[in-house]
Amino acid sequence: MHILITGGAGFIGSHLSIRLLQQQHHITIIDSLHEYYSVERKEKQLHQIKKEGTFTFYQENLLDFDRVEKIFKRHQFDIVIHLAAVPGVSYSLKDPLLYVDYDIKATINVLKLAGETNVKHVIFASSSSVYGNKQDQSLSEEMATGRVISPYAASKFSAESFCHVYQDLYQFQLTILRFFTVYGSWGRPDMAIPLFIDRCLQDEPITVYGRQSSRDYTYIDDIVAGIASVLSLNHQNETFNLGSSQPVSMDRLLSIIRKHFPEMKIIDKTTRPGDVKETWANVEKAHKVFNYKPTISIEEGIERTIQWAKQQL
Ligand SMILES: Nc1nc2c(ncn2[C@@H]2O[C@H](COP(=O)(O)OP(=O)(O)O[C@H]3O[C@H](CO)[C@@H](O)[C@H](O)[C@@H]3O)[C@@H](O)[C@H]2O)c(=O)[nH]1
Repeated sequence: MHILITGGAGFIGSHLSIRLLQQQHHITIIDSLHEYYSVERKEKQLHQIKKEGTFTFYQENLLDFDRVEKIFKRHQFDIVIHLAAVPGVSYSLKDPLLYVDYDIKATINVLKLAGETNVKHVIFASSSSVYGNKQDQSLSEEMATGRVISPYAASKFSAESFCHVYQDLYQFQLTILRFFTVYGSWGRPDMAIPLFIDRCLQDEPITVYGRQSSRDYTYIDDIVAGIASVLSLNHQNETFNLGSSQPVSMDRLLSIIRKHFPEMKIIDKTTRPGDVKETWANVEKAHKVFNYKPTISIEEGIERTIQWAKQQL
């Protein structure tokens, strides 16, 4: 079984690639090494993957249909895990068209090529942001309506719709996974947890945009376990939340980090446009269908992430 991972040099992609190589899977990675965040970081991640085994790597932009088509035709992948995207919520308000390109158009190219080359199973990485601004309730899969509040979320919701279009056209198996604020070692440097830890290690104050937010922070190992589980599923078209189902308020997150950095200084700012107030994953469906069970508490996950960050200094 040959698996293509798009965005394999990114945060989730590199962890997933390592896990799949450890499980003796045959993988190919396509990643443009986009400069949304440090290219050097992505090269380091590729280096980590190389330590686990052999794989083929293409530095290609998924928007370049002709070049990517050659790769699909050369390899005849069985499964495509499409993780590649421009990911930041807040930045999407500054440059929405970037997200139309990298999160919608690039996805259409992948779906079309998957269909044309008889890929059996497409797994698409979506986001909890597709639920928009909903409060005081756990979010189950059927609750996404398209009423979202950032161009990033609109792009992910639209990309999900294109997944359904191409699933219907080509009848490949489709799994849509909605990730909830993933963190851990090699975490994306624009996200809150890695940013806060990095600032604390540099002895600098952290800037907090909005104290009222709450997130279903999910440790990377739980997400990777969830993705690995869906490889062997046998349905036609399903969507699953992958989260921890344990929402954590910003104040609680800060107090957990403060235990490790008692000197932490905070600069409070107002909430940024585009950021939803809260996320809370209902993971019953994933639990029922593939026994998904998140195992890492926020305290444990933060501890591990800080250990990793210290080793990088
Ligand atoms: N990034 C960031 N977030 C901050 C900051 N201060 C406060 N926050 C708050 O910290 C929380 C977590 O922010 P992020 O780590 O950026 O994650 P996110 O907004 O939940 O978005 C991430 O998760 C989505 C899936 O649920 C992903 O789809 C998306 O790509 C993104 O990585 C949010 O409530 C955000 O408003 C800051 O300085 N930087």
